[in-house]
Amino acid sequence: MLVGGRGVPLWSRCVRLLSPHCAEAPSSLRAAAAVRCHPGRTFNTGSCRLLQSRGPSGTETAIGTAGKLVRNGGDKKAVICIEGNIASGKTTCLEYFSKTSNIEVLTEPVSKWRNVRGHNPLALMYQDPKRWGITLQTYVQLTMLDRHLSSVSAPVRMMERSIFSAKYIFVENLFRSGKMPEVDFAVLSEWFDWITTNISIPVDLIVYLQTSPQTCYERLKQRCREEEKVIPLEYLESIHHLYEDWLIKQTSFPLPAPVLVIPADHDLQNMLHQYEENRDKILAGSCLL
Ligand SMILES: Nc1ncnc2c1ncn2[C@@H]1O[C@H](COP(=O)(O)OP(=O)(O)O)[C@@H](O)[C@H]1O
Ligand SMILES: Cc1cn([C@H]2C[C@H](O)[C@@H](COP(=O)(O)O)O2)c(=O)[nH]c1=O
Repeated sequence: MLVGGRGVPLWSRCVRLLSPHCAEAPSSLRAAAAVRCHPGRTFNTGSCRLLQSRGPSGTETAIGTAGKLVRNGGDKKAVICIEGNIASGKTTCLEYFSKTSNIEVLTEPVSKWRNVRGHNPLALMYQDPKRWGITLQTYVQLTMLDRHLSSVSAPVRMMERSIFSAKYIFVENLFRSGKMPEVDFAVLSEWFDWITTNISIPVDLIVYLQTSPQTCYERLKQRCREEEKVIPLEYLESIHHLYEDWLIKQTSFPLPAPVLVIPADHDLQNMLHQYEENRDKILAGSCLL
């Protein structure tokens, strides 16, 4: 199916690009400005460095003109987030692109979510989401923020998911399904709002690996991650609908970047072929609009 956003070229039979509903597309490569979908959050990152510091994971930050914390040098790099349901093939896609020079690949910090100082918040969340959902999601939010702010070593960064999908998909799913108390949701939302208001998190392109929940269910079982053995098909269906509302229908939450949709139900060989066919479009992410 070919669907294009406003004035957006349609490139191929199987891939489509959707524009975010906000008027301006962020492009940390094209200009030294990080423009956000949220009203009143536009600022220039290129003109002023008032304060600099180095944090964990080699994070180098500065305060921009609008008083927002920005990653140093981040305005010159392209950031592409690979989004999709659990076991949709994101890691496999990133592995493929990791063989390309000039691309830095950041996979999700799942190993941290499975082991923080000897504890496994991912397993705890699946065992008892009402009790441990906030624990996992607080840690996911922190580790995702750390990923976004870490120093970029190549002109293009490809990363698995984002702080946005952690909130708009997973926190939202826990809350809507009645598995997260309202107070936990409120606290997480306050944290998320504070972070996105005060810290620049530029994303230039979202690549959405669009799968059916059934495909993910089969791949999930094949992958056989211990913590995920309890996941029913219905859970993947809920995640799928949240992704579709956010990235396809664009009716739920703001988009931080344009969306390139790649149908991803195909076998591995076919998917690798699609990635190769669309390599230039993906890597030209920030120059597309
Ligand atoms: N196109 C595909 N066809 C069949 N199996 C796949 C395909 N892509 C990935 N897989 C397998 O499905 C499982 C989940 O893939 P993975 O890349 O880890 O997904 P994600 O990172 O989105 O959770 C893995 O076992 C992987 O080898
Ligand atoms: C971002 C995020 C992830 N999770 C869970 C969902 C899965 O069990 C793993 C991630 O695995 P995937 O193969 O990369 O999809 O973590 C979560 O519970 N909450 C989150 O915010």
